[in-house]
Amino acid sequence: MRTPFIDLNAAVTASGVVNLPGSKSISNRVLLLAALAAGSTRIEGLLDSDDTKVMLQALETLGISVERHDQETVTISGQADFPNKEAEIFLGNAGTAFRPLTAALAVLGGNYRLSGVPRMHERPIGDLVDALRSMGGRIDCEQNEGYPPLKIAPATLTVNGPVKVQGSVSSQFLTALLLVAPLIAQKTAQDVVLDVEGELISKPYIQITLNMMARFGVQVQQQGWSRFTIVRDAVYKSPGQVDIEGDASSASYFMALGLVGKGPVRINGVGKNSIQGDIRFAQTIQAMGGKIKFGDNWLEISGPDLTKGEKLKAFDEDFNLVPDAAMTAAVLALYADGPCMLRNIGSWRVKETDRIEAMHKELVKVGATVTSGPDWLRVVPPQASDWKTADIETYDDHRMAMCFSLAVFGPVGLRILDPDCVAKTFPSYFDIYKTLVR
Ligand SMILES: O=C(O)C1=C[C@@H](OP(=O)(O)O)[C@@H](O)[C@H](O)C1
Ligand SMILES: C=C(OP(=O)(O)O)C(=O)O
Repeated sequence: MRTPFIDLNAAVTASGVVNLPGSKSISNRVLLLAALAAGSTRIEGLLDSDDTKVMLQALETLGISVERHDQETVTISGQADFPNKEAEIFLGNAGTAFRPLTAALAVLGGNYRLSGVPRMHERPIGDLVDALRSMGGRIDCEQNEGYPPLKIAPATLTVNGPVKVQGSVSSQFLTALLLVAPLIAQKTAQDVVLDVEGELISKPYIQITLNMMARFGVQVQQQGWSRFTIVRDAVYKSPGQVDIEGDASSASYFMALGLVGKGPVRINGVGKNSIQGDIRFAQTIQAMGGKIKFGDNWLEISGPDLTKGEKLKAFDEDFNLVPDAAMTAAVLALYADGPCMLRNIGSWRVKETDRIEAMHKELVKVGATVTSGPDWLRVVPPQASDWKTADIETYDDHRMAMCFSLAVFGPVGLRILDPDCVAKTFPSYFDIYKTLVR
């Protein structure tokens, strides 16, 4: 049974220490790479959440042996192929599982059906399906063209020149093709060239993909953000052990707490050496008035004293490089000294929910004046007397629940509906939150 709601009291301070769970983006890439690499890989610091559970279950269904040592430690015995050639696979709402597995199964061949929760069936995958079909991949969209559920059939792939992939809807399509490019190269005995069409969004996630491929022995030749080449003798080899760093998107909520709750909040698990793009969110926190100490693998944030009438500095920012952490900025705008503008966030519309619409509606409920467009959101913070308590809808979007837990540093508390939706990436979020906020 899911908890129907959680009541959060108005708060004045936040301080303490947080040990972050593992990065979702790194966890799901490493799980797939470990399954595809020669040799066994011990993975430490794995995220234990809905998104990684569906990936692990899928790999087991496909015949990969997974030894679970504890919740954050597994050993995967890699194979160059998936032993099970027929399977029905459910992937919830995990983009980082659905997109890469679609590519892997279309390339390795077999009879598969991939489905997810109803919202996953509204999230586009057509650009990836088109790219795979252009090489001979056999993929059918069962209900609506361009959307899951998908049926995959065995196929013989051929590569005639560069494979084109659209980059403007989700970077996960390019990530999926990059991850399977060494398999395509082996099957076709050809170099694989991926050409990005349109403006590539969410670029730092491609950097994570390239970084993880390199950990598994494959160097990708990169020409800017428009061409990626994987040579024909590229082959994945297990590095033996991979330690996964903490999740930088999850860190954004605690950076925000240190900022609005005066701090200090110490975050262990990501720091200045992080390979995740969302670590850049620290710059937004600083620009809004936060002070940050950076260690190799930790951060410590403190902020102004809002109880003395101080405000955060308003921002006008392009958030294309940090689409997930950007949601945290939208809620921090409630405490700013003027209107705040979030630009270039069009991908919000095709994520766990239409995040522009959801954020717009819920920020209005707490008293902000909000306007929005196809790829932007503008938030005018409430005057002290405009703050309202509200029942916050979360739209089965973990980030809506986590973001709105930050909206209690005004004069009123609020109620967050369906808080268990945080399980997608951060099941223990509210337990940790309660240890920090007073
Ligand atoms: O590749 C990844 O790990 C991700 C890429 C981003 O998606 P888009 O590329 O669709 O923006 C991000 O929002 C998502 O949470 C994780
Ligand atoms: C967009 C997200 O997830 P997904 O990996 O399913 O795209 C997210 O976690 O904010």
